Amino acid sequence: MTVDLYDALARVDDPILNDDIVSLNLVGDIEIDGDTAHVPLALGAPHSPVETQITEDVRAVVREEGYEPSLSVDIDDQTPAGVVDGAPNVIAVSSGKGGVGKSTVAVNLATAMAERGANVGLFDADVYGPNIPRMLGVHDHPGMAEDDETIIPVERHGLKLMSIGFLVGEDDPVIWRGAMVDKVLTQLWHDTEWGDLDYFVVDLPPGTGDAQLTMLQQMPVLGALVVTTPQDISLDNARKGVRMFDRHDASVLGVVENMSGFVCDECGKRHDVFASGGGQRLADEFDHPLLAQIPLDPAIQEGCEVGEPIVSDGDSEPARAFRELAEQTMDQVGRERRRSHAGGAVEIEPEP
Ligand SMILES: Nc1ncnc2c1ncn2[C@@H]1O[C@H](COP(=O)(O)OP(=O)(O)OP(=O)(O)O)[C@@H](O)[C@H]1O
Repeated sequence: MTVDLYDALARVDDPILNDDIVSLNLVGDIEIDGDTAHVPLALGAPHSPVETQITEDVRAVVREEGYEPSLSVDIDDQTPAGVVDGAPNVIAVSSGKGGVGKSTVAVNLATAMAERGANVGLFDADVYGPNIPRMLGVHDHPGMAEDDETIIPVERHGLKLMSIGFLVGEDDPVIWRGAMVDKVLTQLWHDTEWGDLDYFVVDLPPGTGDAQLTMLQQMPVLGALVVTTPQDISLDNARKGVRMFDRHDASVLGVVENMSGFVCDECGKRHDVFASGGGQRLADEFDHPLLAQIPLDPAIQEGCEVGEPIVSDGDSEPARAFRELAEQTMDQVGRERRRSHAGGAVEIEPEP
C-alpha cells in the first residue's frame, strides 16, 4: 500500500530543485495506521512559500489516495548546527558600507517572517550603530531569567530581539575592538533564552573587515544577504562583501537593492534617484539572485522613527517589497537546506 503512496507522492514537485520530492529523498519512512498515513518530510524552511506549497500538495495527494495525512517535518543535512534551541536558520544581513539601510532591511525582513507565522529571533550585532531597538519602538531593557544567568529577549512585533545597544546605548561610541567585541557578542547571544526559533536574523556591523569575518566564523551562519544601494560606490563595497562570504563558507542567499527608485506621490512616476539596475548587475556578476528592490520612500524612514516597521503597513509598495523579500529569502533558505539534505544527487539549474 505504501509503495503506491510513494508512487503517488512522486507527483509532487519541488519547484526550486526541479525534481519530484521522492527522487530528492525528501519523503521519509511512511507509516500507515488505520486510515492515517504518517508522512515524514525533510523540509527546512518553515512557513516559506515553496515548502508551504509542498506540504499542501502532499496532503492533497495523500487524501486522493484515500488516507488522512499526518505530516511531520524534520531535516537532517549538512548545514551548521544551531547555537540556540531548535537549530534555527541563521541569516546574516550585511553591507559593504554604512548607511545603505542594512538595519532597516533586517528589521522589516524579520518582522515579515514573523508575520508569516515563523518563530523569529533578531540579533542586533551592529556594535557601531545598534539602532534596532529604536526601529522597533523598544524602550524597555531585557530582563533576567529566574536562574539569574540567562537573559530574556524583548518581544516585539511577534519576534524576539536582543541588541548590543541594550548594553552600550545607541549613541555611546563603542571603544571596544576586535576580540573584545567578539567575546561580548558571542556571550550575549549564548546567554539569551531564545526558545525554539525557525529563523535567526543577525544584523552585522557594516563593512567587510576582520570584525565581520570573525563574527561570521563564530556563528553557524546558513547564508547572508548583501544589502546595497544602486550606486557604484556602494556596489564596489558590496562586491567586497560578496567575496568575503564566498571565501568564508557561508553562502550568499542573495542581493537586496535598497533605495531603488523613488515613486513620486504627485506624478506617480518612478524616478531613479541613484543609478538604476546596480543590484541586478551585482547579482548577475556573482550568479546570486536579486531578492528584492526596495523603493526609496520617506514612509520607510518614518516607520523606523516611530518604531513601526513599514512592512506591517498593509498594502503600501514598500510593505509589499519587504514581504516579497521575506518570501524570497525563506525560499532561498529552503533551497539550501533541501539541497544539502538531498546531497550530490541534485543538479541545480542556475537562477533565472
Ligand atoms: N528604502 C528607504 N527609503 C527611505 N529611507 C530609508 C530606506 N532605507 C533606509 N532608510 C533610512 O536610511 C537611514 C539609514 O538606514 P539604516 O540605519 O537601516 O542603515 P544601515 O545600513 O543599517 O546603517 P549603519 O551603517 O548605521 O548600520 C535610516 O534613517 C533609515 O530610516
